[in-house]
Amino acid sequence: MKKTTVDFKQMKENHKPIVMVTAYDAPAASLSEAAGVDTILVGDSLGMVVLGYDSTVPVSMEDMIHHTKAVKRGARSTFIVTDMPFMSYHVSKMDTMINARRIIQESGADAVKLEGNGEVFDYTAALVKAGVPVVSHLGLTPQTVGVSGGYKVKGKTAEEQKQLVEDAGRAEKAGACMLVLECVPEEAAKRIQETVTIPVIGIGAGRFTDGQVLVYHDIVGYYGGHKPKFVKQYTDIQAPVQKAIEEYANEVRSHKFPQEGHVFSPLEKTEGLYGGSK
Ligand SMILES: Nc1nc(=O)c2c([nH]1)NC[C@@H]1CN(c3ccc(C(=O)N[C@@H](CCC(=O)O)C(=O)O)cc3)CN21
Ligand SMILES: CC(C)C(=O)C(=O)O
Ligand SMILES: [Mg+2]
Repeated sequence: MKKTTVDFKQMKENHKPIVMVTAYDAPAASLSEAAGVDTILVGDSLGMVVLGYDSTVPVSMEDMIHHTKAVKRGARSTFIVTDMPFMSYHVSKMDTMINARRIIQESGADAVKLEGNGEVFDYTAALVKAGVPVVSHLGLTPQTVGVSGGYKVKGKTAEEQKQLVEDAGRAEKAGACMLVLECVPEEAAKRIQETVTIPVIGIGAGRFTDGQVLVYHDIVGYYGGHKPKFVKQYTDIQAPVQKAIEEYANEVRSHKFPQEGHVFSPLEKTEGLYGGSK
């Protein structure tokens, strides 16, 4: 059964860790659902991980819709959160509502995730009022890397920590159903986890959050880019995949592939190219 926002809140209350993983396509979604994760995030990290951009900034609404639809087809029974891409929730409240509608109604996501504070909380409140579940994303917010000057840990100073705790409270007050906290010191994450009643999902936020999220390709070792300190890679599929492609290439070049078992028999014996019986 697909979980609901109420289930996630209960998991927090019952101290049951919430497992979130990103997925960008149907097979990754299907494997994640089969593995029994609680929720899937169609993160705008897909821009870096599968589209080859060097940040999440170029990711478009069309990209997020396209990938959300694929994830939905692969995981029909899992709660799907989709990132609203850069500049899709900043221009105006109306623009935000229209873009969220496309992600929820057109693509089939169960919730949208919005990075940042300030006005974003007003838009969050408007979305929630309209019935759209919203996940808030605080701490390191990759979409604003252009103004913050890099992927840095947030909440290292007392002042930054105070701001984070306040913002977490504002996110809750705006009606967010969950909070993703990225790259903050463990003590700050713990304080926030204790302060708000909504589930806090950490990435690089230590051991005391209500759940964890990691990027699918980081878990399985299928991303060649920078590996942040908080990543634990559970397997490495890059090397065996490359080896398989090399073997295939070698076998084509040395006429070892295809062999008899991969070849169709003459047409008169199989009664047509597709083996039909007409
Ligand atoms: N593959 C992948 N995994 C991710 O977790 C991820 C993405 N891509 N793309 C979108 C954002 C960007 N993320 C990042 C990227 C880099 C750092 C990073 O370099 N962090 C430094 C900390 C620097 C400091 O100490 O202030 C690190 O060493 O981990 C962190 C998060 C997390 N997200
Ligand atoms: C890293 C997670 C939280 C995210 O926002 C993404 O994958 O885009
Ligand atoms: Mg994101």
